[in-house]
Parts: sequence; structure tokens; C-alpha cells
Amino acid sequence: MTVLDLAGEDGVRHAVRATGRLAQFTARGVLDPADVAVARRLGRLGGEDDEEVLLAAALTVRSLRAGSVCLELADVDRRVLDADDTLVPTDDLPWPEPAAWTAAIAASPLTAPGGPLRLDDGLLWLDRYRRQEDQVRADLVTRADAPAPAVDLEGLRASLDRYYAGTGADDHQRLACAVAALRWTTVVAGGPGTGKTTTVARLLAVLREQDPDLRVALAAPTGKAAARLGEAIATEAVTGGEPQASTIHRLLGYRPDNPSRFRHDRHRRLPHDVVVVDETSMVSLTLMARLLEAVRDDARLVLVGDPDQLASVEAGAVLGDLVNAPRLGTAGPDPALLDAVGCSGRPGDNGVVRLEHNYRNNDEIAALADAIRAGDADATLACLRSASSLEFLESVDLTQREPAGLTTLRDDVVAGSREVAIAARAGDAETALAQGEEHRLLCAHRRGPYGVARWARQVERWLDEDGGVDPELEAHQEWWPGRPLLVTENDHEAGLYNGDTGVVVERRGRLVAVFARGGRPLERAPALLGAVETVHAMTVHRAQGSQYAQVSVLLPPPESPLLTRELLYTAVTRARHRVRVVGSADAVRAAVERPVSRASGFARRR
Ligand SMILES: Nc1ncnc2c1ncn2[C@@H]1O[C@H](COP(=O)(O)OP(=O)(O)OP(=O)(O)O)[C@@H](O)[C@H]1O
Repeated sequence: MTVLDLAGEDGVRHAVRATGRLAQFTARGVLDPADVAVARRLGRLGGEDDEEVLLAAALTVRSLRAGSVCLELADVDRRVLDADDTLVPTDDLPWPEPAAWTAAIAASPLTAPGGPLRLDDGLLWLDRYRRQEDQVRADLVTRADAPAPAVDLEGLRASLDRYYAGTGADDHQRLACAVAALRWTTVVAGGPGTGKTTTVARLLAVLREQDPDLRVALAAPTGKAAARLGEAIATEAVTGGEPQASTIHRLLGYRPDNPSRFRHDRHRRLPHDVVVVDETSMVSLTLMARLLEAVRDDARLVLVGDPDQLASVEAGAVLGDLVNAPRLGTAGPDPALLDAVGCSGRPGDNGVVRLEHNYRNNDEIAALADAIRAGDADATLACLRSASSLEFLESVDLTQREPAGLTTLRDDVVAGSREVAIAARAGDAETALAQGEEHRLLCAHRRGPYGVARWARQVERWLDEDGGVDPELEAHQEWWPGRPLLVTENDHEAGLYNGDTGVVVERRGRLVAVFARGGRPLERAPALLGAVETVHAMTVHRAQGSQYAQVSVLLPPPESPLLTRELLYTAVTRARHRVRVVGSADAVRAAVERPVSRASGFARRR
């Protein structure tokens, strides 16, 4: 059940008709009718009708929808986007004065013990989320305080030497393997291509050398990420025989009869000795709470991911919180043990090891990503303007119907589609898929002049003008060779996941939809596919977890609230070889200087 289910349909209908201060905020789009319905329901149950307190409750529900776990009363996000993803002014609304507001909330029965809201140090939670945060913290502290795992140090050193010895060995990766052996909880953090998957494969091999009977679980928050993890581990596998990767939901035992509970919980824990979670940046607070309670205290947990990327769509950014939080529980491992196994480096608090060396992206893209990550706008602009593999189109007016200055983008898009179509018509699935991954057009917005919908249409116009894709075929048929596909819903039976991309190819007069799967492509009959769309452009959020040879990013104007450091970082790190940024210097500056603010109590409370 999500928090919005609390509203009920009648509640939402009632909220739409409501009057008063909450109605003013709803009319302007700050609040959704469902936010108001939840707040009014809590007010009714808890005996509270003060509009300011109910406004705080409704804004807390709204901030959960935006990814925060709680509401920071002194710093409420006042920004609203209209249907075109354009900013709407809201400063003239009757926003409460923070001190008086906080006092009214503190005095409310809703925040009394046992009430549905919790107020602490200027932060307001729905009680359920505060309990989840408390549980995650308590479980992590218990794991950190437990006696460290027993390890044969000589054997561990020998294993580490096998993978990491001599000049050029990656000391950070070695340290990550050592920490995973010597602590119950490890966080392996790093950008794309820093060897996270390689390190996981090796650390599993290292742990297996300690205990050949180790039971290992590999999991990821989405089906697509799980499929990728499984393939990557199978390719890297040093020992072979690692288990299939699954979604976290599946690992925990999803129960269709009770979607908010799992088969494995604190009373019936997972049998595994090691649980590895990839793409942890996408794991919400709620799912992390469920996972932590299901992992045995004496099982190793390895959380892998890139804390600088965009976080989960649901509330919580636990990976980022863990990396930035003060130490939870006892520090570890003991430095003497790390010395004994040949590691001179030390992990950060909470067992965090950051992998630094980028083995995949080119150095210029890595330098650009570092400048963005560091919040250094001048360095970011300097990279964009000077590096040969980075193209910065800073004076294109994207609001024009046919913007001038996009010739290189148009050429790449058209040439790419032509190559895909040639391979698709020749029935060459591998080449068609590889060509489809050569270039990706990414937008921050979904709608409006900078959005995916508009730019997908623009690409279609460019292709029609070029004649590369047979326009008649495209106009009259749903399926044509070279049609680029995006899966928009999980289809477990077909082995296809939301976010998978593929292409239609023609084989002996028949059309087949093919999807990249490490080794041989997955083939499916087009007519049997579930939810798929033609993909000529996608949001940066959608592209998370994928990489392309070249990426073009269209930036909205600086005032767009969607333009954040994490968004720009995620966009440019999707590229292996070339990046094109279309947007003003002010837009780049605004993005780099605006980290996503996701309120949570982790960094604040000790
Ligand atoms: N220590 C190393 N020495 C040499 N090459 C390495 C090392 N570690 C990783 N690589 C290579 O670098 C590439 C990227 O590694 P890997 O896929 O493990 O990175 P990743 O961080 O998991 O990337 P992504 O986040 O995109 O999944 C692979 O080709 C891998 O073989």
C-alpha cells in the first residue's frame, strides 16, 4: 500500500471540491488532491482541523512523492511545474511562517506519541517513514556492532594477491574485496566503468575461497538491472556457478496477496550467507528496510552503486545517505587486519569503499563527470569547451520549431537510424542492436519544448526528410525493420523489463523484435510483445543503468527544477566515447550548482 492509498477515492473527490487554504495550494498545483485527502483523513482521525497543520501533513505527503522521506519545514520546496514542465510562481500563496508553523505542529495531537506524524528538529515525517528510517539505522548499527566475521587472514591475503598484485593493480578494488570479507556490511561505490561488477565477481571468488559452500544471492531493484547484473557476473565470473540474479522483490518473496509484506522478513530470514545488491542508488527507503530485516545478522551484505546518480523514484536515497551519514555503530575493519591482508587504504565510515579509476569511459568524460560531481561549474564549462570528445552547443534556441545549429545532432541521429535500418533489413540482429546503442538523445523533461515527446517527433521529421526509414511503411504499419523499441512494463514471462531497448529486424520475410542480452539477443514475435513504444529520445531517468557510445543531452533553461547536478552527471556518464550538451552556459551552471535535495533524517540525526 502506498501512502496515497490512505486517501481513498471519496477523499480525493472531496479534496477536489474543498475550500480554504489547502484548496488554494491545490488550485495552484503545489498539492495534489490526493495529498490533501490524506491530510484531511489524518486530521479527522486525529482530531485536528488547523489548516496550517493539515497543510504541513499534505506537504509531507507531497515531498514523499518527490522522493524525500520527510519535510524540512524551514525549507519547503515551493516550485511547481505546469503541464508543459514550465515553472509556475507560488510565492504569493499564504505560506506559513516557519517558527509559528513548527510550534503549531508540535502542539498538534497528530504529532503526540502514537500519532500519525513525527516532528523532530524541524523535520516532519509520516510516522511510518520515520519508523522505517529508525529500523534501517538500528539494523545497520547492529550489523556494525556485531563481532566481525571470522576470516583466515593468510588465505585472504593470498586470494587478494591473486587478483590484485603488482603495479597497476587497483588498490581500491582490492580494499573493497577485503572490507567485504572483514565486515558484515560493505558499500562499493563508484561511477560507471569503475569496475564495480568486476569487483563483485572477484570478491565472491575471494569469499568462496574462505568458504566453498557459501550461499550467495545477487539482486537489483529492477528486472532490467537484475538481468544485466546476472549477465555481467556470468561474463566476469572467476569461479563460475554464481546464482542467477533476481529483483529484490523476488528475492524477498513478493506476495501478490499482500504487496506490502514479503515471505522473508525478520522472522523468516533469507538463507544466504552473502547478499549482493547492485544499483543500490535506485532502492527506496521502504525496500531497504524490508531487505535489511530479512538479511541474517551473520550474513554479509554488499551494497553496490553510484551514489552520485539520480536516486529511486520512490522516497529515500539510502545509498547516498549511507555514504554521507555520520558513522553508524562501530568502525571497522580493524586497521591491523587490513594491513595484514596487504591493504594500505582505509574505507570511509559505514564500510564505504569508493572505486576511483574509470576503465571504460574516456578520460575527458571522466574529468567532466568529476567536475560535475564536485559541484565546480567553472571546471565543468572549461571541460565542455575544450575537450575534443565533448561538444557544447551553447547558443541553440530549442524553443524554435526548427532550431538552427543542430546539424551535427541531426546528422548523428539520421546516420544512426540509417545504419540500424540497413542491418535490420539484412536480418543482422547483433549489428542492428549495436548500432542502436551508438547514439542516444536524452532530455531532462518529458513534455514541452525541451521534452522527450517533442524531440521524438523532431527526430521522426528528420528521418522522414532523409527518407532513410521508408516513410510509407512507417506511416501505415505498426512494425517495420529498424523500429527502435522501448519496453515500458515488466513482462516476466517474456523475460522483458521496463526500460529494455530493442529493435525490429526482418528475417526471411518475417519481422522479429530483438533485445540485447549480453551473448545472443533475445528474440520475440512483435505481436506477442506487451507494452512497447518507439524510442527516438528518452528521459535521463529512463537511461539510468545503460551506456551508449555517444550521448546528446538537451538541457532546459536554468530555472527548470528538473535541472540538477545528479541529472547532468547521470546524463553525461551514460556516454562511453562522446558527449554533446545542448543548452546554455547558465543552464549548465544551474545544474552543477543545484544538488537534488532529498530530505531524510539520516545525515541530521545521530
Ligand atoms: N582492475 C581492473 N583492471 C583492468 N580492467 C578492469 C578492472 N576492473 C574492471 N575492469 C574492466 O573495466 C570495464 C568496466 O568494469 P565493470 O563493468 O566491472 O564496471 P562497473 O563499475 O560495474 O560499470 P557499470 O556501472 O557501467 O556497470 C570492464 O571491461 C572490466 O573488465
